[in-house]
Amino acid sequence: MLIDLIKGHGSGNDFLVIDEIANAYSFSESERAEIARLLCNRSSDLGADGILFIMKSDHAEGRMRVFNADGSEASMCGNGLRLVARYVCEMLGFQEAIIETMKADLKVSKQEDIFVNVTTYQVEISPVSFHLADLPLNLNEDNLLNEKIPELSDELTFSALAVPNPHLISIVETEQLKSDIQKQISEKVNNPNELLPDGVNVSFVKSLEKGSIYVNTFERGVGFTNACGTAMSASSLVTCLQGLNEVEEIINVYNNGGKVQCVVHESEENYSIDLIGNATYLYKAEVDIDLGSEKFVVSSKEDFTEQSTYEKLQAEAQAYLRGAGL
Ligand SMILES: N[C@H](CCC[C@H](N)C(=O)O)C(=O)O
Repeated sequence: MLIDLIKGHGSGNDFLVIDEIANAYSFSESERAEIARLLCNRSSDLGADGILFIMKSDHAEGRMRVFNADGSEASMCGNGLRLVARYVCEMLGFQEAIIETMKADLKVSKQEDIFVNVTTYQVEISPVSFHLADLPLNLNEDNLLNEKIPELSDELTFSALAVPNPHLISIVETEQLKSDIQKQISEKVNNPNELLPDGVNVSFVKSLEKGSIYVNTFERGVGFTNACGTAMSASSLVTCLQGLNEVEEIINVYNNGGKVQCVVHESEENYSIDLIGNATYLYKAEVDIDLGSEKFVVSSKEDFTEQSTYEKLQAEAQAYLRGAGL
């Protein structure tokens, strides 16, 4: 089957974007997972953290379905939603839109460049739940905020929330970031286990200064990525709950792929987060896939010219992190 796609990234978290609105593709559920596993494979001619299927919605400007590199479908993807927002807004000539996702219809909008000539979008991260059943995380508690999970660590404390995909977040110090404790915990809870039977995205967060954090995430269904949008948003919220940052204020969130900004909103104990950051295109390609043989050929490929500008943002973010000892 011939598929046209765009490869892009949000803060270095890279995706293959497939437009099912303009193209008459009709993928079965199993084909969506197989396509994700095949095209996201980093040893192939493509490689990515996941696939974003852009589909018609019967009530919004577009619909996003996100599949991790292992073929598992997630309910939400913050960095990916910025790419979908850009694609749909540019297709319609709109500055803002509503995108249907698995659990919610989310507001997206074009924003002023977060860095010179870096195309920037804002996406709504919502709904937010602290109920452990919504991850699910099997503990005899209704929620977990800055508490220990002895089964995972005798030193770290964790917060658990669904935005709505599941996140386990620990605010740590530099030495814990540089150890392999995050890898050990992440692999434990993303292999068959009773604590988190559906797996979870695991983030280590370091508070750098007021309004500035660093987030490193091991993503469910992928592994360590340059950045995870929902994780950075959830982490920003946790730092507000722990008094390190303020709601309604911009939080600069640094990561291995660059930097985004988050603004946490609270109304009557309900939270949502605005995630603002780049939506950068790398190339467009046509691929000829034979799912039967699990093979594909890239029949054409054409680069965009945006990445060199994005790399200036990334260099500035990395200089800041070096100054912070990371
Ligand atoms: N791995 C995530 C989905 C992708 C989320 C991430 N790429 C983002 O930007 O939010 C999960 O299984 O919940």
